[in-house]
Amino acid sequence: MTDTPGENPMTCPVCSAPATPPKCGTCGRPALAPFEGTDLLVLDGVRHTYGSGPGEVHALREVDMRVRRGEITLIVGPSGGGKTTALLVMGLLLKPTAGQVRLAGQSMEDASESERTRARLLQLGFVFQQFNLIKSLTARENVMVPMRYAGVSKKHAGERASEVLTALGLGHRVDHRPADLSGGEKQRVAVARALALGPQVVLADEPTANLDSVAGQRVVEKLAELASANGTSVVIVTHDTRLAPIADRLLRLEDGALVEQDVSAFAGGHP
Ligand SMILES: Nc1ncnc2c1ncn2[C@@H]1O[C@H](COP(=O)(O)OP(=O)(O)OP(=O)(O)O)[C@@H](O)[C@H]1O
Repeated sequence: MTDTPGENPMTCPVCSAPATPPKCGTCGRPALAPFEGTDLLVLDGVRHTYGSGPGEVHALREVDMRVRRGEITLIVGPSGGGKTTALLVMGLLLKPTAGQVRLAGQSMEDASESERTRARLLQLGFVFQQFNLIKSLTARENVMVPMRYAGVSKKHAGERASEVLTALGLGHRVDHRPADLSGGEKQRVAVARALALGPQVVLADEPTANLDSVAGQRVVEKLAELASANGTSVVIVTHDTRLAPIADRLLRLEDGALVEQDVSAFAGGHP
């Protein structure tokens, strides 16, 4: 995988300045060549098998999937159906046994580990069930971590963190540490961290599992709202079919096979 320098400057997702690869001259965020296509993340014929011989498990069987720009996709299905495995493959955390993964038009097949790490940092955002915040850091500092890691200046990272936290309704909590935040607030900090660098796709693994239904609904609605305002796609793995009304697409993974379902059939929240 290589970044071909684009001729046209893109708008920096962190500080909104015009940015030309290799990086934004204003805040320091690495700038990627613009991708004009619709299918931000593509899985083609993806299979994944754990183990071998009599103990082998076919977690994904010939999965084809397209994550389109700005869409919210929900992946549901029974326990053991392959949802986490699919999310790990989409997040470039697991190389599938067979098949292709393409992120913003780039095949990941021959990408080196450092190219995958860079793509994860700049092009993908992650939200986990357990929030995964650093306890000793404030909300703002937590959101700044990936930006600082990517090379964004401290000043711009701080400003951007405050901006995203405020957009998520946490403007009055930026200096609080995780221990002083509610579960829903912690998850909104995690959402802010996932969105701060302007990823193309956010991958969320059971983001409402540790929240009550009202807090969970609010977090996911906010995530969907901010993501679609920026053309960011969101993929949510969940058991919580009450989230179906915010989704553009509902996919069901059962025994490693993916089937598209009608979102409206779940509008009432029944599995
Ligand atoms: N590291 C592993 N080694 C061996 N088998 C695994 C491993 N991880 C998952 N599996 C198996 O792969 C299949 C798919 O698991 P996966 O965790 O992707 O399902 P899931 O739909 O996310 O389940 P859940 O809803 O319970 O989290 C299951 O049969 C599981 O036991």
